[in-house]
Amino acid sequence: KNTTVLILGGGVAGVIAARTLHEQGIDDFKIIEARHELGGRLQSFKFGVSGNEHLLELGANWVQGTETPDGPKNPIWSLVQKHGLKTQENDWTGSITTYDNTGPVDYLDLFDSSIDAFTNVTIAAGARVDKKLVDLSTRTGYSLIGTKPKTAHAMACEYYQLDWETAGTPEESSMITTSWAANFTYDPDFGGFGDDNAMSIDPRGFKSVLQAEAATFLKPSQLMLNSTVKNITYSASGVEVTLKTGEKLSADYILSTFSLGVLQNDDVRFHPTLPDWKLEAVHGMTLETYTKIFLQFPRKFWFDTEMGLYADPERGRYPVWQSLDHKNFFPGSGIFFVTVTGDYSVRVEALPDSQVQEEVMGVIRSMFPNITVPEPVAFHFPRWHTDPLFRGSYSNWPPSFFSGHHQNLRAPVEERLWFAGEATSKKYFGFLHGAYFEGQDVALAIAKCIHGKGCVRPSHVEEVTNARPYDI
Ligand SMILES: Cc1cc2nc3c(=O)[nH]c(=O)nc-3n(C[C@H](O)[C@H](O)[C@H](O)COP(=O)(O)OP(=O)(O)OC[C@H]3O[C@@H](n4cnc5c(N)ncnc54)[C@H](O)[C@@H]3O)c2cc1C
Repeated sequence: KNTTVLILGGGVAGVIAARTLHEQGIDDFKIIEARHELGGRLQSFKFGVSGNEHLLELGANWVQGTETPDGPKNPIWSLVQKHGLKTQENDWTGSITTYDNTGPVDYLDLFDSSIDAFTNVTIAAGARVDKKLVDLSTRTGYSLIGTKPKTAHAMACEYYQLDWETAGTPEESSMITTSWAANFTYDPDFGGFGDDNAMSIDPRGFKSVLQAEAATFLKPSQLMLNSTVKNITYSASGVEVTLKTGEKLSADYILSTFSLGVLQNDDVRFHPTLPDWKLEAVHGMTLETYTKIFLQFPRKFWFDTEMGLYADPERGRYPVWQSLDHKNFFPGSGIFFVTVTGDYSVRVEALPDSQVQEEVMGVIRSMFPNITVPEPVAFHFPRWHTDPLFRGSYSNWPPSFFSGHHQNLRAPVEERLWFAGEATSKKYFGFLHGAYFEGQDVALAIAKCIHGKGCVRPSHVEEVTNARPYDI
């Protein structure tokens, strides 16, 4: 065997799993990562014209929920503090200007109502959990509490509360788990960390916290960068990985931290094919896409608030704007960006940059009808959905995904092939801290196996069945 554990993927889950094995006295592992650096969906890039360049985040940007006195601390926030990352609190709800396709229009009353509506959905979801009622879509949840947005303004406000966070529509998102993901992250009354969103503005990039943490324990011989996995062979007696180069590596255990999208799209092949219970779980969860579209202008001409909300007649069309040319972020940068999600992200990824830029400029000109808007000097957006190393941005729990499915997403196969990542986190799917906790948890379970104390991660459910079967 080349090593005892092969950790596939060097994002948050992979690095924290490696650190946990090291803490458990196991140093016989290797991280295999396709990219040239550690970080995964923490990716920074230099943006802007020469002389006015800034390191921006293509992927995760915020520590969502930091800490409250005497409460639990977001473990990513602990890393940020340990490694001295520069962050800035980002005010999502108290510093926003609203627009539609006629220009600036004040619909902040609707915005405030949409915050209350989301809170009421979470309360209704909690009541369903207490009564052991089935899950519903968040759309059904909204309708049951009497919130039925009909105008472009109301839909934009709803989008900001829901889609901008889950990257999926209310129809696609589970009412119960969307609610608990928000509560367990943001609400100290439910064990959450607090309602701050600390945004990385560090010139080393957000990824630097993970790389600095890795530098505290990882030896060069434990890391293979620029190494893409193509095939995974597993059996009860061991595992083998084949890289794109043809090189083979064998081990006792594999920990796959690949994104759900990589598993769904057969970018890596398993031999034998994964069992049906695992495939149903992998394909039952959704990997959504969240796309930030960056523009730099010769000068700032837009709002002085941190955020802007644009209501287009088409829901989800270039809705959420954020100013980086703001005293709190990158003053003088001339940069602001717009975010699109879900199907709209998939759509823009299929278009040439020039067409997306033209559409975005059309929206900007309708938001600022009295200003002569100059052409941007720089324009960029990432294509997460089509990137074979990710195939999307983060997971969203659909209403058709049951707790048995989630148990199966986490469960190992043959006690040799283990899985962890943001998507396997029941409480914090989608978030950096979800990936952190899952990396830690699964590495503790693998360490117990290695130390001969039993492989204790919950086993899978062979078939996820209805409590009351359909009577047809
Ligand atoms: C645009 C965007 C915005 C986000 N915003 C936030 C935010 O503000 N706050 C927050 O908490 N979370 C945010 N997230 C989510 C967060 O980034 C993820 O939850 C987290 O980074 C996932 O970590 P992971 O270790 O599970 O997976 P990954 O980071 O995907 O790690 C898996 C690794 O596997 C590697 N890999 C894939 N295929 C192969 C292969 N065949 N061979 C070898 N290596 C391979 C990948 O390169 C990657 O490094 C955002 C994500 C995106 C994309």
